[in-house]
Amino acid sequence: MTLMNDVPVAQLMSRRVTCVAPEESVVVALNTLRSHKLSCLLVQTPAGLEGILTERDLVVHVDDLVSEERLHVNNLGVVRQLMSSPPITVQEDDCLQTVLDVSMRCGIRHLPVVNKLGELVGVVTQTDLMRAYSHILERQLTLANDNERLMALSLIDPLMSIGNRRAMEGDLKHVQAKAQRTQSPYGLVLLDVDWFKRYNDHYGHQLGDEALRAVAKAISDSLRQGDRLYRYGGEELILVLPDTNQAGAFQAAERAREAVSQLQLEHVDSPLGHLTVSAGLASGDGDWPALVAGADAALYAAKEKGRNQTRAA
Ligand SMILES: Nc1nc2c(ncn2[C@@H]2O[C@H](COP(=O)(O)OP(=O)(O)OP(=O)(O)O)[C@@H](O)[C@H]2O)c(=O)[nH]1
Repeated sequence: MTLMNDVPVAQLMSRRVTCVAPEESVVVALNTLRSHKLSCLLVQTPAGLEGILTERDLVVHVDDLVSEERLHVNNLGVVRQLMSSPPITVQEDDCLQTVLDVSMRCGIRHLPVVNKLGELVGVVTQTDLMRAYSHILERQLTLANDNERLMALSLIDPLMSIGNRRAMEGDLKHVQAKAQRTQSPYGLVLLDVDWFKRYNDHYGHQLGDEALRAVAKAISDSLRQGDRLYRYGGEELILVLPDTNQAGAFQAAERAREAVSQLQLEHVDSPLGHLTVSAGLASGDGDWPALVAGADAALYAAKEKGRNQTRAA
């Protein structure tokens, strides 16, 4: 990521500098500024950089003349009388941050840039600096947004478009911590598609994927607000139910099981004739791996007892 300290001013400055002699007349300087569409002139002598003449210097000068009632082209004087001197310069390898600080602190809009030998190599304006600054900010914002999007994507299961196991683990840490703090139980429900190997074998893997998507959607749609569904692995899903006791978890599990059953997705190799899920649940305020183990044992019992049913640990 580009930072303000990484950008040397040499990359931002204009190398097109126009110089005048200090003894040059202000009228000539004005004409030079106008014809070259410049906002400043560097004042140089054979001995080196002596000053800078900006639009602002001219405005102040003309204003002085007007108030003294001696505004006439012949009275505009010479550049030396108007220029800011000595000029505040920056080094060509100074970074954007440093140069912006100088410009802001001193209220200077034009900064001559010199090399290590003190020779004039360019001029940088506050506009150049602000443009570079906003460009960096924009890039940093885009990168931050991209990172956030990638982070969110890394937590989503691409097939079912629900949270994956990693997301579940992150979420469960918070749910468990809250349950232990408030001493109120939370519920976990493991749901497993019945006879799914047979489904894949009969209808093919692609239709198997479509069925899994439909199952995930039906269960998601059956959820109460605040409850969350994750893909636990393979054709197994898990419901995380904050602030839920065993009776509440049983209701949620049954709603989910019913929702899948009501899809009436044909499954000719299932004794039930359509796609179903079995559910095992556990609730409490203990550590989540223990609750998952309890729900898993209950799921096993539901399978043993004939599938398409809910059992509690
Ligand atoms: N199409 C598809 N199949 C999957 C996916 N993940 C897991 N499976 C399949 O799901 C099947 C699960 O089979 P088993 O664990 O034997 O369970 P089952 O056939 O559903 O039987 P019971 O759970 O005992 O009712 C396996 O054939 C896996 O290949 C997936 O993302 N897409």
